[in-house]
Parts: sequence; C-alpha cells; structure tokens
Amino acid sequence: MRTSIATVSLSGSLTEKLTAASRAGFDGVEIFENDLLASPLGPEEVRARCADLGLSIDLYQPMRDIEAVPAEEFARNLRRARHKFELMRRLGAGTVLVCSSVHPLAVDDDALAADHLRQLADLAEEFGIRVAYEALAWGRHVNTYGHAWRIVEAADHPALGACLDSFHILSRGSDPKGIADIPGEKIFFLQLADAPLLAMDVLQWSRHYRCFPGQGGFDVAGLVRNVLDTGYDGPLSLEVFNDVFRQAEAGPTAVDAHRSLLVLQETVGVARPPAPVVPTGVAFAELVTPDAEPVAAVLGALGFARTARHRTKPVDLWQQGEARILVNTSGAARRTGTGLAAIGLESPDPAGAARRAEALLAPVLPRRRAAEDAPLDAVAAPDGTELFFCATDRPELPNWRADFADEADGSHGTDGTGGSHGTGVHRIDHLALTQPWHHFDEAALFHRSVLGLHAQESVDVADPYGLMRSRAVTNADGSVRIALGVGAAPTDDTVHAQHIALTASDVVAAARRFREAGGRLLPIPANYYDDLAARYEFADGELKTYRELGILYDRDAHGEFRHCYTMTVGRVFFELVQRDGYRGYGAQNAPVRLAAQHTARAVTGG
Ligand SMILES: O=C(O)c1ccc(O)c(O)c1
Ligand SMILES: [Mg+2]
Repeated sequence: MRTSIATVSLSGSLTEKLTAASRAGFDGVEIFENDLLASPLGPEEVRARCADLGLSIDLYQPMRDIEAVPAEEFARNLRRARHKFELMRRLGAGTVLVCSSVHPLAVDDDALAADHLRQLADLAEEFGIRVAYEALAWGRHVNTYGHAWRIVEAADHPALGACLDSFHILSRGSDPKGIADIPGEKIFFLQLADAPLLAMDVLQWSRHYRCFPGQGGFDVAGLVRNVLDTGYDGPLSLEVFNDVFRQAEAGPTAVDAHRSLLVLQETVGVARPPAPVVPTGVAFAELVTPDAEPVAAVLGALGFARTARHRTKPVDLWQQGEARILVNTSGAARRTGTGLAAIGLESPDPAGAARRAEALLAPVLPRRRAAEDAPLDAVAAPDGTELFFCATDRPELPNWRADFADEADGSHGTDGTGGSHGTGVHRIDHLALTQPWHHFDEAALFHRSVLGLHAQESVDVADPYGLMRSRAVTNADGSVRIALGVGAAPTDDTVHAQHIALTASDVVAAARRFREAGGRLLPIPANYYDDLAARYEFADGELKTYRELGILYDRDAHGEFRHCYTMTVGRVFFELVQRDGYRGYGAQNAPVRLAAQHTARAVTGG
C-alpha cells in the first residue's frame, strides 16, 4: 500500500521534512498548513519540490471550524475556504481535511452541519478538490467517527467523504467494527497513530503523546483491518503529534515512522518482508577503548582470561564460560572513551537476518575487513550499537571465531574456564544500553521488528537527577536480553552508561573473588540493608555479607535475584547477577544503584 506522513510528525523546516520523508521511502505527504505558512517556498515551489522528491501531496490540512454555525459565520467560512482551495490548486493538493468543529458558535444540529458540508463540497468541486471530514475526539458536538459519517452520509455529496484517524477512534474506545458501515470509496483518507494508554485529557494526549504504530498500546492493526475490509485503497498515513519527535532529527524519525508502517502492513497481511530471524543467544559483547589496561584489569578480576587475539585487528577475546567479551583498541574509541560498541547475536540464519533488516530499513553496514576475515553482516541499532549476526563455531556459516588466533599458552590473566581463579561467571545475562533520549520508542520498535525480539512493558526508575525509563527486549527463552534505557534528558552518559550483566552461579563467591583479585565493587548505602531487613527475612549473616559486598536483593513471583555492580570504566560497568527463578532486572533496586553511582563518581571522579 502507499504510505504517507503528515509533515507535522517531523521536526525542521518544510524542506527538511520533505527530504526526510522522501529518503525514508514514503510515497507521499500530508502538508500541514502551519508548515507551509512558515516556509519561504511558495505553493508552486513546494509542489515542484515534492515532485522532485517523488512525493505525492495526499492531503492539505487542517481546515477547522466550518460547519453548523450561524449563517453570517458560515459565509465567512466559505470565503476562507475559497482562499484555501485556490492555494491547494497552486499546491496540487486534491484533498482537504476538515476537522469537526470546536467553535463556541457551533450548534448541535446534524442537518445544518450536513447542509454546510454539502455547500463546502460544492465549492471544493469547482476546484477539483475533495473534502474529508474528521471527527476530533474533542469535537464540540461531533466527536465520534460514526457521528461524522452520519453527517457525511446525510450531505450525500460526491466530493465529501470521511477521514478516519485511529487516535480519535481508539482514544475514545470507539469500536472500529462500525467502520464496516462506511463504503470504502467514501473513506477519503486514513490517518494512523498509536499512543501509550494514558488517563488524561484527550486533546493533550493527542497533541503530545501520539507515537508510531506498534510503539503504544492501541490495536492499530485491528482498526486497519476493518478499514481495508471496506475496500479502502488510499494511503496509510501517519499523523503523529509527539514532543520528542518534534525535537529529534527528522531523518531517523522518518525512518522509524516508515518502519512502523512496513511492520503494520506485515501484521495486517498486505506486505510480506523476509521473516524475522530471532537471535538464539549472545555470541559476544564488544567494548572499544583507547586503553586496554583498565578494562583488562576489571575483566581479569571478574575471572575472564584473554584467550585469543584477532588475526588482523587490535581486538582481544576475553572469555569465561560462554561469556565472551571483545576488547577493541582501534582508534574509534579515542573520541568516545570506553564504551560498548557492538553485540554479536547468535543467529540460526545470519543471511536471512540481514535480509530482514534491509527490508525494514536497517541497512547492512559497510565493513572494512581483511580478505581472510569472516564475511559477517552487521546493522546499526538506533543508538549506533552495531549488531552482528553470528554463527559461532558453525563451520558451514561465516564463523567470526575463526578470525581469532588462540593464545599459545592457553590464556592470559586468570583461568578463563571459571576454574580456580574464575568467578563462576558462565554467560552474559543481559546488556543494558542507554539510548539517546529521543530514540526510546524507536529502539523498542527496531529491536522488536528487525530482530523479532519481544518488547516488555517499560518501567520508570528514579535517578537522583531525573527519571530513567527502561524497557527490555528479549527472545522467548531469555538467552537474549537487552535492556533499553533512556535518561531524563540529555545528561552525562557516564552514569547512564552501558553495562554488561554476567550470570554467576553464586554471586557472593563471585563478588568475593572479584574483590580479592583487586576489583572494586560499587558501595551500597547501609540504609538500603536496613530496609531489606525490614522487608525480608534472611539466614544468619546473609544480610551482613550482602552489605559487605554491595550485593542487592529482590524477589518476584518466580523467585529471587541477587546482584552487584563494578565501578564504571569510561562509560561501561559490569553487573554480577544470580537468578533463582527471578525474571526481572532488579528495577526495584535501580534508584539505589543509580544514586550510589552518582556518589561514587563524586568521590572518585571516575
Ligand atoms: O489536534 C488537532 O488540531 C488536529 C488537527 C488535525 C488532525 O487530523 C487531527 O487529528 C488533530
Ligand atoms: Mg487526524
């Protein structure tokens, strides 16, 4: 199906919006009147620009407060409309959206409304223009799509039809099944938006919290199925008023938007991109750092050993059990400091995973590699993290592990097998990636749609300097868990850093060995343990041990969770976790951990 986006959904000048929409692959746009009024380009120039960019102008909007008003007011409205239709003729826009009136003079009189819209359609027809009437959820008298349709039906004019907007319909809890009563050819336009389920004034909800389909709580797909069943053959158009998208760079937002429509079309069965290839595990986490020593010291204390070196690049493989961490000292990190730059995902079909990514607007990254290096595909997540599709030790597929030469003496640092010096770490439990503040919704949609991961509910945790939002994306058996976090505002990432959580069979023993090997654990305030003592009963000495090692504790319906943190190196820290049935991420303890990290930074400056 054709896709379109309202220019109000994107940031920037009208020119920037049009360029972003075109580059993201949209077929057309809705020109939002304020964007045109603010543009130095005249209507004819906008028309030419859209033609150059391959964009149809599918709608001009909004035209407000037209119908069901006293005669002299309506006369003024027709005069206004004539001006707008003249403008639309210059612009080459064939359909105008008329919102149901919120005007104080509007009366609750369907016959009068129908008569006014009929007169408006007569005038529009002179310009070759169609009128799409939309029920605003907060319309003064007309605020449901069923009511708007009854008026359109009563007006009975070929140039008058309905505009359906998923937000106005679903926010009011209207049943989309009633759409079946509208002939497809009388649905002149379909606007789509999702939104988080909020209990608030519907106008504010609409103007600030709309998001792209799949990022909120509405059943947009269900509504679209009802519309398509009528035979509607117009575009799927996104109309999203969202405070974050208004500020974020238009390009990535437009890609996120178009991706949401590609996934929506797949969901309703009108598009069949390559099937998702769900990752089956974490092959490695890759850190970039300008100086390997501080990272090597922490990894060594955590019980990892440097077991191999890349044959052609300055990359070391550190391993313990099935947990693998690459340490890359190439130049990239000189600017950014130590950070988590890439994740290797075990894939049953790396090539198929890359095809899915490409189809959903996540192109395979160009990669500099030596001729003998395995031809690995990687795509960039919205936060820039490179995601590699791996087939570790599966010789029939490109095997990244073959690019590394095992260390001659078996290992450097401590025993890499978790033996006498290992800390009993055996796998990567999860990775926590801090998203740029404006990529939170985009990141969840990306990981869900491109990788086929399941997005869990988001949770808000209190950081001493703002609210952190976090949302986990996981595969079915939990062998891939990525916690996507976003800070309150563009704050110093050092605290809202990336972290690698490592599963240990005994977190107390692991923490003790880490500390004995010179590692520094994040100190946790004594008050936290006093609260734990009040909330739970522990074996003798157990709480004392947790206090001594900075171990945090939580329970859910499925079991217990014990975890502790290292100090931060650059923008990365590590977490040791012991899950005994527990399925969460310790969000209950996040405010204490975040505050402790702020304190640690203040004390150590690191
Ligand atoms: O909030 C508004 O004013 C507004 C304008 C045009 C629309 O299509 C809409 O759904 C809302
Ligand atoms: Mg709308």
